[in-house]
Parts: sequence; C-alpha cells; structure tokens
Amino acid sequence: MPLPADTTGRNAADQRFGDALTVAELPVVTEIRRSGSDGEDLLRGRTAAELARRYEELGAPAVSVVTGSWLGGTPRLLHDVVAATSLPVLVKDFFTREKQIRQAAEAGAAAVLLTPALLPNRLMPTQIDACLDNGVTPFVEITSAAELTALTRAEACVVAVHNDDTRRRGSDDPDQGRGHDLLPRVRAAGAGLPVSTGGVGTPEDAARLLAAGYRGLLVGTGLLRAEDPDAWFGALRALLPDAEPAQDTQAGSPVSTTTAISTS
Ligand SMILES: O=C(O)c1ccccc1NCC(=O)[C@H](O)[C@H](O)COP(=O)(O)O
Repeated sequence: MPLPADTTGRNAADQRFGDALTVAELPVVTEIRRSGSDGEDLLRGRTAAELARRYEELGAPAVSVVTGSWLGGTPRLLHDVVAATSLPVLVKDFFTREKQIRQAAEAGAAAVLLTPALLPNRLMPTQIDACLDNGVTPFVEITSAAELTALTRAEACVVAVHNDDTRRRGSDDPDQGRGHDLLPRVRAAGAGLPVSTGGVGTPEDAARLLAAGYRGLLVGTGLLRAEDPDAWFGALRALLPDAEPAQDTQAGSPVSTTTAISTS
C-alpha cells in the first residue's frame, strides 16, 4: 500500500522510496559503502556503479549510498550511483542543514538520512520539512524510543530502527533485541514503513526481522561481504513464507527446508 498522500500538498515526488519498498518482493535496501568503521575495504575492487547495477539486477527495490567521509565516502559516490541505476537512492551522511538536503535532492537522491541522536530535537521538524520540501523522503534512523519524540509528519517518513548505537556503528555486535522492543513504538508513532538496519548480516536475520513485522531492511556489510549476493537474495526468497518449496531434482518432489518462520 503506498504511503498516504502528503496532506499539505507540498509535493508528490517524495514517495518514490517508500513506494518502492512497499511493492517489493524482497524489501531489502542494499547499501553501497566503501569501508567499515574499522577501515575494512568493502568494495573489494568493485565500483559503486557496478554494485548499484548488480543490486538492481538482483531485484533490490532501492539502494543506499554512504557519502560520509569517516566510512570512506565522498559526494561523488551519490552521483555515480544515481547515474548507474534507476532505483530510488537513499543517501547516508550527517545532514544538519537544509542546503545539504537540497544538494542531495539536486544530485538525484530520493531519500536522505536523518539521525535524531545527532541532531538537537528542535531541528528535527525543520529537517523533516526540508526533506519534504525538496522532494525527498526523510529516512529517520533511531536507536531508542526517546528519539521518536522528535518525529514529525511520521506518515511521510520512513523510520528505521538501527540495531547499533551511533558511536558503535559497524561493531559486528548489534543489539538484536532492540528491533523487537522498538517496532511497536515505531508503529504507534505513525510510521507505516518500519525498517530495520545495522548488523542484518544473513538471509536468516533478514527473514526473522520481516517475519517480526518490519516492512523493510537496510543491509550493507552482510551483502558487501557476501561472495555471492545472488545466493544471499535466493536464500532469503526461500525463507519467506510464500516461497515455493524447493524441488528435489532427483525425485521431482519437494524437499524439506530449514525455513520455518514464525509470523506471530
Ligand atoms: O552511523 C551513522 O550515523 C551513519 C551516518 C551516515 C552514514 C552511515 C552511518 N552509519 C552506518 C550505517 O548506518 C550502516 O551503514 C547501515 O546501517 C548498514 O549497516 P550494516 O548492514 O551493518 O553494514
């Protein structure tokens, strides 16, 4: 179901990102990032443009690109990714001023990261308005229920629960319980498209979070490290509840899989 129309009528173009997630078979936003927080080379000889094209071929509904310099990013990465794919692009950086949001929109971003933990509460509504005024979806990443108090116009935002604290991002030790605790709070705040991110490394992690009620996932390191991203997507597809049972090629009959996912 598409996000509800913006009641202020400010603009209609800001729902590309959310709409793509809503209709996706596998609602996995794939992230392109040069390095881990420890300096690990995550591109491994691939260009951002190649990765963007690859993720589009695999059926990703949207791509995220980290332009923050502390993770090896540059503004150029956004241009490269936007030029390489027709998918909506989320840009992740430290956005504090409207000018930066306008520049991201002009460069072709469909969504922009806002991080309440790093912004004074009073600035959040301004930043959210700036996103919507510039035709991009505010992608608001939270780590606690308290950060939801700064959320305005929740129905027009995509709210992501980050499983790692802001200062520990990429720690390889995310708090897996956080997503479970915060999901009802995100829904109660009015956000229709809750997303989980941070340490969603394996298809099993991804399937568990979707079964728990997340409507989207943002996956960086797990896919960037995967030798075969195609197999990663295939494994997730097979783990989802309406997946066709795999056929035993010898006998032509379904084989059992380890795919029991609780939807409770
Ligand atoms: O940590 C931040 O505030 C941040 C700001 C701007 C760009 C990236 C940032 N952190 C990294 C991430 O959020 C991860 O790239 C993203 O959640 C994916 O996580 P993972 O799948 O564990 O690589």
